[in-house]
Amino acid sequence: MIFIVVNPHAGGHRLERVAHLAQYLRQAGLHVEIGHTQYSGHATMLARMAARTPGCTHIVAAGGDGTIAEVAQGMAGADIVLAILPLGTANVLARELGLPFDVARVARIITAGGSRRVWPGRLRSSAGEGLFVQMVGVGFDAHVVHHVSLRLKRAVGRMAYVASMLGALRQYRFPPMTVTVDGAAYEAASVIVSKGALYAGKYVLAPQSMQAERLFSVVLFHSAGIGATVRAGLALLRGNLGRLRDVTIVQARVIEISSPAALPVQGDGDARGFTPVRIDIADHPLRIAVATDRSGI
Ligand SMILES: Nc1ncnc2c1ncn2[C@@H]1O[C@H](COP(=O)(O)OP(=O)(O)OP(=O)(O)O)[C@@H](O)[C@H]1O
Repeated sequence: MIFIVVNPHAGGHRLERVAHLAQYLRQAGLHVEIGHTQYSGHATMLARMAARTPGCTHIVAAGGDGTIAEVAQGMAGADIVLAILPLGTANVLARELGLPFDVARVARIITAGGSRRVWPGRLRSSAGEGLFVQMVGVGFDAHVVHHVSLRLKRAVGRMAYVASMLGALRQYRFPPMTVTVDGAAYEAASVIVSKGALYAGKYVLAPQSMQAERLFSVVLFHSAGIGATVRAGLALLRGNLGRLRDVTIVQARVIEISSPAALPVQGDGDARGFTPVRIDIADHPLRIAVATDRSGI
């Protein structure tokens, strides 16, 4: 049985793609069930229920990175493959793993049965504990996520983040934080802890993907203010963030972030409360459906 968890509010809207995927899978003789999320966090409940259903081999997350993270949480530790139908705004994990956006190819990957192992991150903040699959940000980018207009996001997709970023450049005061990276303390104005190399779609944040490792890339932004943030943004667009003198990139297993003021936190592009924060690797890896060399997809 294949269970498809659909976030009808994910950025891509193209819900007819879910019906097409179900059709392809049924034509291949598979039993398919579909559940639509009704509220934030519901994908975890649906995935947990599906994972307990005898005969369930795959759970498909039809949405963006936030939906994938919620599904991952619900199936944690189960011997089931997570497949991805990218329907989100940025779909960073799908790009990172080179997964297809084409529905027929997603169906072929599921029927071929191949998968690869990735290690999600675990985030603890004022909003509680949960998994993330791509990245966590504390400071400037989290402020942008906390203030993005959902109506605008639904209307214009990623441009809504640009609008929120322009507002943040004027409003955000860059309160300092202490980031403890495997025991070593750094002062920073902002930080992004990433499992992947990519950020906000296709932009290169970190030198390499850590998806297959029990490690994170920690990108520390030491300078505060508009000038430093614009410089970092331009370097991100050019893919050479690591060359900036006020940016440090290190690899780590456990990250703790504390600050005198409560600072905003985002995980996989969704607001996840405020500092203090602890980040480590999840207890269980995920198996993600991918094309293998032999499947010829
Ligand atoms: N029925 C719902 N109503 C409101 N929010 C929902 C509902 N279902 C899911 N959500 C929330 O929507 C959030 C955003 O979804 P998701 O990340 O899948 O899409 P996205 O933000 O457009 O894509 P991306 O993360 O790739 O940019 C999820 O974190 C989830 O909690």
